[in-house]
Amino acid sequence: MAYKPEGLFEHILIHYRWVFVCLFLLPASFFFDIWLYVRNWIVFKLSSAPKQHHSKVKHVQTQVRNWIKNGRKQFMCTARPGWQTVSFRRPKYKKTMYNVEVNLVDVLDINLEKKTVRVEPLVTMGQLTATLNPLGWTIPVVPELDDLTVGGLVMGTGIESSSHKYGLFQHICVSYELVLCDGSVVTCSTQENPNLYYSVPWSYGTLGILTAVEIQLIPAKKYVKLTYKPLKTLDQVTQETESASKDLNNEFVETLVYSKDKAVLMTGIQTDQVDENKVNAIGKWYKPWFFKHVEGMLETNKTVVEYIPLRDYYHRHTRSIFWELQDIIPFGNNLLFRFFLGWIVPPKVSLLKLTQTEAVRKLYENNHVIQDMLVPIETLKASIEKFHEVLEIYPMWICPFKLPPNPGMVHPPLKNYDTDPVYVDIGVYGVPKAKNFTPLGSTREIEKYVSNGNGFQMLYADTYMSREEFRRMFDHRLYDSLRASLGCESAFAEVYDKVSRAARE
Ligand SMILES: Cc1cc2nc3c(=O)[nH]c(=O)nc-3n(C[C@H](O)[C@H](O)[C@H](O)COP(=O)(O)OP(=O)(O)OC[C@H]3O[C@@H](n4cnc5c(N)ncnc54)[C@H](O)[C@@H]3O)c2cc1C
Ligand SMILES: NC(=O)C1=CN([C@@H]2O[C@H](COP(=O)(O)OP(=O)(O)OC[C@H]3O[C@@H](n4cnc5c(N)ncnc54)[C@H](OP(=O)(O)O)[C@@H]3O)[C@@H](O)[C@H]2O)C=CC1
Ligand SMILES: CC(C)=CCC[C@@H](C)[C@H]1CC[C@H]2C3=C(CC[C@]12C)[C@@]1(C)CC[C@H](O)C[C@@H]1CC3
Repeated sequence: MAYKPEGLFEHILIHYRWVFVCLFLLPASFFFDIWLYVRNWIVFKLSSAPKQHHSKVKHVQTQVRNWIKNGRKQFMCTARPGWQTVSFRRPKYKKTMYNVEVNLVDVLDINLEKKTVRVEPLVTMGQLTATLNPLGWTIPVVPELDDLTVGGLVMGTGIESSSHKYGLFQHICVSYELVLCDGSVVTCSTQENPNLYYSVPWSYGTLGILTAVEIQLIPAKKYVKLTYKPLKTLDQVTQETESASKDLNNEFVETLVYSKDKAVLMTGIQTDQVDENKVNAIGKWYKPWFFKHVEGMLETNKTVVEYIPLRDYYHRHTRSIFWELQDIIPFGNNLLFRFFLGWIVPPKVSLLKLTQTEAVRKLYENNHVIQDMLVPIETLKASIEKFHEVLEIYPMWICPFKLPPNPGMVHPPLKNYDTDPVYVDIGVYGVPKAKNFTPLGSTREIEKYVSNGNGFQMLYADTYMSREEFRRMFDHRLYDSLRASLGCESAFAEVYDKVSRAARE
């Protein structure tokens, strides 16, 4: 069901959004990045970040204590404006809740003995890889959009092509520091306050305000040796993806599906030894968008190996915002555009959100799907078929991950397994081609399918589930008891009330 613009102005806003994006948003994004860069450079040069952490946490505590003094009238949330976040919609609750400023943006400490890095919650993935990689270190799971923050990835979730080996973003976090709703500061880990530690992921800021996270470090090499393998049947797609994800010699596994029976499987390892003829710096401004480059592998019909600089690999989907930019700047992958303007791309997701008009919002509401569903890998074939039948959106992002049976909101059905179960994230971002697509009906159908198959929905996107369905999908037992014992019930909304479609503009 195609969305019909109402009148000429709406038509222009939708079909010529690229004019506004190219003339205003791209330069604005560029200057915004420069401002961030200069600010961080100064902070780094003054080495002031670690010293100021304590007083910044005190500021958070003072705000929580003021909220207590004033009679705990509203629920609390962070003061980060909705437009700045990578989550799909803007939250309505920011206008009505008590906003706690969490101005914590710095990398605090790299501990090479413990092999951990301690960071504040607003540190972004781009900032973290820029800090760590030149020092020869990295974190095991680097969700690929530059602007994703550590806080958002901990409180929501994060996934990457290394997740089949290391798990979700929460599984590489060693400890969290939080300000609770009584104004106290606590640290939690598997050893210290374990119930809190296991309940923080997927809690969307409803147990406390996160002020620092300690994350595992692993050595970084300069390149990723990436092997592209074209796959030509659905059976091949599912079998090869499953066996690649169970082979832990692969550090990276990702499949891009281009139609029901055409896909490219990518497996990678980090390396310092390269064949110079096969180096491809895919992050350079004039290079083709990554998903288009990968699609080209289908034509070669043979296995291809490339050496990609590590940061270029990590942020491979940043320049084209996966494949979302093709709907905003249709000629963005054209050679001339890349050559002259590629260096200024992409527009920042936050600025796209800030300047999104009602017409564009409606367009995305009615004729565009952005969803990630996490399902057991054994159901991959049936799931691709279901997604094809109900949505038919390509490319489809397939990213396997291991899901240990830990306590908390998201875990596999049993308590014990010989090896951690493998799940797979199916990401669909784009315009559905399925004949009977309706925004509400089709999303509901997929949600039910995923829930019945012991799967999970990522919550940065729209969820249309009812509260009961939501509670059936996500295990609330530990979360509920912790909220009761910490006094959160009158301090923070429930997760459902922050993520459901009704809570977002
Ligand atoms: C030893 C060391 C300690 C450091 N300590 C701190 C610290 O305490 N606090 C701190 O904030 N930074 C710290 N930094 C990070 C420093 O700010 C970055 O290395 C620098 O800003 C990025 O330069 P680049 O040319 O490598 O990144 P580029 O390659 O130019 O960046 C590529 C992308 O990453 C993103 N990006 C890069 N850097 C940042 C950033 N700083 N903020 C937001 N996005 C970014 C950009 O969006 C850009 O798209 C430290 C770095 C080192 C080496
Ligand atoms: N590859 C991947 O894994 C990708 C993941 N995503 C998703 O994007 C989201 C992250 O986006 P981002 O812009 O970084 O985060 P957001 O600002 O969207 O934050 C997500 C949630 O985390 C809470 N939160 C963030 N910081 C704190 C804090 N310091 N204390 C308490 N609560 C906090 C927010 O609470 P509040 O509402 O109170 O502000 C919000 O509910 C995640 O949901 C993630 O799953 C998106 C794209 C790719
Ligand atoms: C890899 C995983 C797990 C998720 C990737 C999701 C992203 C592709 C989306 C997350 C937020 C989305 C937004 C948009 C595109 C797709 C995402 C980046 C827009 C930029 C699309 C244009 C709209 O006007 C604004 C959207 C903001 C969020």
